[in-house]
Amino acid sequence: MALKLRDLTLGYDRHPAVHHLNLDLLPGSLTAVVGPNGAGKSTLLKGLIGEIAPLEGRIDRTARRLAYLPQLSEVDRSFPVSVGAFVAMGLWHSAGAFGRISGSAAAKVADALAAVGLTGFDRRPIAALSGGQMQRVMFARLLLQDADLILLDEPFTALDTRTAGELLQVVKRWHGEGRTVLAVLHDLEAVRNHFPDTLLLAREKVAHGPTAQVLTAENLFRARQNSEAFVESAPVCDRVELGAA
Ligand SMILES: Nc1ncnc2c1ncn2[C@@H]1O[C@H](COP(=O)(O)OP(=O)(O)OP(=O)(O)O)[C@@H](O)[C@H]1O
Repeated sequence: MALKLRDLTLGYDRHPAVHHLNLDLLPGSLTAVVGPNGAGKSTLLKGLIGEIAPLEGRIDRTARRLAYLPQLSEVDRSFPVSVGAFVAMGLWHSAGAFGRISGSAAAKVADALAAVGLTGFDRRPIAALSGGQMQRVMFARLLLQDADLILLDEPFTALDTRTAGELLQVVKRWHGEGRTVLAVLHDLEAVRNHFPDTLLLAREKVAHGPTAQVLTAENLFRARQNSEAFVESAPVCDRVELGAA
């Protein structure tokens, strides 16, 4: 397994947002994470990268290297850094935090920018980019991270059709290279068309498996019901059972 979650509970200030999650992700799988607003999707990714510690349970991963794309709205674009320097941060695993950007690194940055359609943007400050251009830059940095487990939080939200389509091709390329990808998405049609597996989350796992078997009307109804039944102030072990509402 690339990733094994056992009885994982994640939350904030002891209030759980994701309850008792068991999940096995096969190496090389391409999985969408879907669910209503507040279902715990972003929380799950934050738990997987270690930004928040589990309240209960375990995360086991065999992946050597992890890469994470936060929601675009969470990225601070006021920081005075050029596109080239920002993308080069993806090479820290090989250069070290204070390593200089060598000639070969500069070539890798140029290749990554070309792969996302931003050739010639390397000297621009990131503050001078549109939202869609910034998302392309974030993908260029991910390309250089060379990760075997890639976590994406709403990678195509607020992008025009062309940008979303081109970045989807990058995701498919990672899948073709055997990397494990887990992406939070809201567009169920895109999920049905492009993601072989889906995790439907509504504070708990509603279903996980082949997308067509997960995204049934019944499962989507259960997800909505479970999400509405959730009590925001519930203590850690006061579990809201699926179907109990
Ligand atoms: N930093 C935080 N502090 C306290 N509670 C939080 C924090 N971040 C999220 N939450 C709460 O945790 C729950 C799950 O939020 P999360 O952002 O993981 O949901 P989501 O499924 O990603 O939602 P959306 O689709 O709206 O992005 C929500 O009730 C939210 O209010």
